[in-house]
Amino acid sequence: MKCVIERSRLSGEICCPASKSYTHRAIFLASLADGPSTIANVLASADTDATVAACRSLGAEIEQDGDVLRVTPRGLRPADIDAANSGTTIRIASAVSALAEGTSTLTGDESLRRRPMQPLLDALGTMGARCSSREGRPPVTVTGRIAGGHIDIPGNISSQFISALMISAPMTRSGVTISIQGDLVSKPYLEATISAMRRFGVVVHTVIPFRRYAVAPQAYRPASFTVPSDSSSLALLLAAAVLAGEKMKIRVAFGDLPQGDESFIDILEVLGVRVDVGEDVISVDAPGVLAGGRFDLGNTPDLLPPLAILSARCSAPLEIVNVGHARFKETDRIAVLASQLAKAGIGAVQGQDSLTLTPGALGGAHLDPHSDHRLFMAFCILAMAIDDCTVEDPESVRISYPSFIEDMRGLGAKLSLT
Ligand SMILES: O=C(O)C1=C[C@@H](OP(=O)(O)O)[C@@H](O)[C@H](O)C1
Ligand SMILES: C=C(OP(=O)(O)O)C(=O)O
Repeated sequence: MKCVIERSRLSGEICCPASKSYTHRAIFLASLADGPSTIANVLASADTDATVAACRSLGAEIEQDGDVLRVTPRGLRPADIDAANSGTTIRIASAVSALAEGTSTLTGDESLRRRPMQPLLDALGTMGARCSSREGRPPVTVTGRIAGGHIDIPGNISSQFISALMISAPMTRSGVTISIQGDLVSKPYLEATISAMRRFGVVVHTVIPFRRYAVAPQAYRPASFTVPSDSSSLALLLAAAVLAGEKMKIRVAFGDLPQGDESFIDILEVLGVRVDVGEDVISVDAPGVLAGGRFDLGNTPDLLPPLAILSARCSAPLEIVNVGHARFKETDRIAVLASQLAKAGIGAVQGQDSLTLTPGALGGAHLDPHSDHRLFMAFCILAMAIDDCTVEDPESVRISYPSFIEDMRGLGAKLSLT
């Protein structure tokens, strides 16, 4: 199936989806607590479904009532887990399964089976687990249980390895100290993990920020947790408002949990967009032509798709740097963006960890996101500003934003599926 998109003007109000990252964290942490927890405003998506299934397999009882989950831990056990397309799920589930006596197997779909796991498995091995993989990638096996101790782990591939180790750390007999080698990518996600752990009663000692942490043995306490809006999905909606919006308002509920992708607002302002941030609603006033510039996405790799498509409206090149870890997502996002945006008339030059986009004569194109949900949504939004485009893989929105197509149509987007 593919999506046919015509030039569109979007107006009206839209509600930003709930955070996928915080939904994952809350379900795993609640599954480790010493009593029942309630999680409200959960994101319902294929990725978060994978986490619910994983935690049920690992021993938690999870009941759903609309967008509220009630999670009751029933004792950790080894499990056979299929994390489908979700990197966050397989990384955190691998570390949690290492807390159980016995062997768990963890796999995923074709995309997930290409994604790196070895640094996490090596760290679990240092703490007493026996792990195996297929050339450092899923399917993996993890035989617990880990006792804790000191681990060294590289920070240049994924912050999810460190988040996973941190989440399992307080449940070990001796606790864990983590030493991160080199510069950590995607730092805000580690802050999200530490904040979520605090909500479930566990304190992480930051020895040196983003370099060294200590987690003493502790018990997770039951919590009543409300998931905030998703700042990565917000970035896509803001890009839509800039490229195709007329009078578009985005309703949000962020609360006080940290999310790095909120920095997309700062990026838009550097590009010349005025962003009005109210208590619970955001709108933009965008000029017809944006400035260009150089943007470091080392902390916020999921901003690559929404930022890249703004190049269509820039008067000067858009240079995106320090984003090599975007090559390890559902797809190699640097390579796919370079090849597909070029079809639409945007000059694209990729470096190992960078992408430079130069606006050109835009034209309709057939765009292939290679089943990457963030790329599909970004290409659809770009297409609303170009006209006469088709985009493959509309079903990929199920991963993080299942109602995306309906929501866009509700704002006036001319999208049809064939
Ligand atoms: O911890 C998380 O929730 C995530 C961390 C990031 O991955 P990396 O840390 O691998 O960059 C991000 O790309 C992903 O969408 C979600
Ligand atoms: C890469 C992403 O998530 P994950 O790593 O959980 O697959 C994403 O949502 O863009």
